[in-house]
Amino acid sequence: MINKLTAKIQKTKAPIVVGLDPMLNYIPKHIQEKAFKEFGETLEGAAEAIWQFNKEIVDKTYDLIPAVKPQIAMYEQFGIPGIMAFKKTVDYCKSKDLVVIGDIKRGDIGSTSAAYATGHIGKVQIGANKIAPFDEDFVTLNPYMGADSITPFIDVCKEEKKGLFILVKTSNPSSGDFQDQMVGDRPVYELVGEKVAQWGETCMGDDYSYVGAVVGATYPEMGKTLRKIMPKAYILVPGYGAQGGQGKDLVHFFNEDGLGAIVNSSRGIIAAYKQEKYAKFGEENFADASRAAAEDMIADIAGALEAAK
Ligand SMILES: O=C(O)c1cc(=O)[nH]c(=O)n1[C@@H]1O[C@H](COP(=O)(O)O)[C@@H](O)[C@H]1O
Repeated sequence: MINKLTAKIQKTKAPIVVGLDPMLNYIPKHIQEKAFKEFGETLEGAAEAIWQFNKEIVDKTYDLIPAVKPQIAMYEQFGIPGIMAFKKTVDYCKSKDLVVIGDIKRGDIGSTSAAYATGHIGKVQIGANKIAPFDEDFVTLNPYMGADSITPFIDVCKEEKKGLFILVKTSNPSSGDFQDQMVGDRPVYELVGEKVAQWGETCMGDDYSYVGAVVGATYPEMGKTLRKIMPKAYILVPGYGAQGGQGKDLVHFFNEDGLGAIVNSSRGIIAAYKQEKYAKFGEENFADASRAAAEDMIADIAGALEAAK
């Protein structure tokens, strides 16, 4: 999968991920009304609305982008129908040949992590059948329970050629509470970055590892250090747009080959029609606004990389 991700980034010249993180208040009225008319103001109605919303955004952007990242919490908030909308979204994006990063941020004791890995990137044996339950291409993991919470996922990655993005330095304001604590003369996030690099060596694609990292766009200096610590890890960089990250902050997340980082924007793209800059599209044409926002993001990052040469 890492080879597919790299190839798609090279083909689209767009190192970006569209975060499919639907909240009801982003969904245009006409979509909500139609879904509620059919299914009522119920979990089913909300799930139908988020599915229709996602589908239109994917239809209007899939040719521009290599990957999407549905965040599972946004679906879980609508219970079982929400989870079904998550799976429908994963399958639809894969049918459009997009790489799907399931943002699930899991990690638990070994036996439980093994079950999470089976469910999300592996196959479960049921009698004579082997079935891939969610079948995302990559998942995000929280490594702060230690190595035995991660290795079951690595085992499944090796078997299935799927990939991981492991939280190293997160984009949120409180990420320093624990991640920046010093152990001797090193911050914890650097130690986690070293571990990601080691895990990655056991699981290499052509140029990059199946084991990637998450480092927030909001911490560019730390991104620069971590880039050097994990030269073969793809870095998923959230925090662009709604959290304040800009193209110029991202330059050092990339390697000299122009690869190695993929930048996520969720609200900045899916709810673009609500921004003044894209208001001209109107609520009805929300997905055209998303396409314009994706194009602008691609140009912003390309411009920053060019200026840094
Ligand atoms: O793993 C992530 O994707 C993630 C890590 C991190 O450090 N910060 C972060 O914002 N994210 C996710 O990235 C997305 C950011 O959304 P926007 O701020 O709307 O672009 C959300 O799905 C977050 O859960």
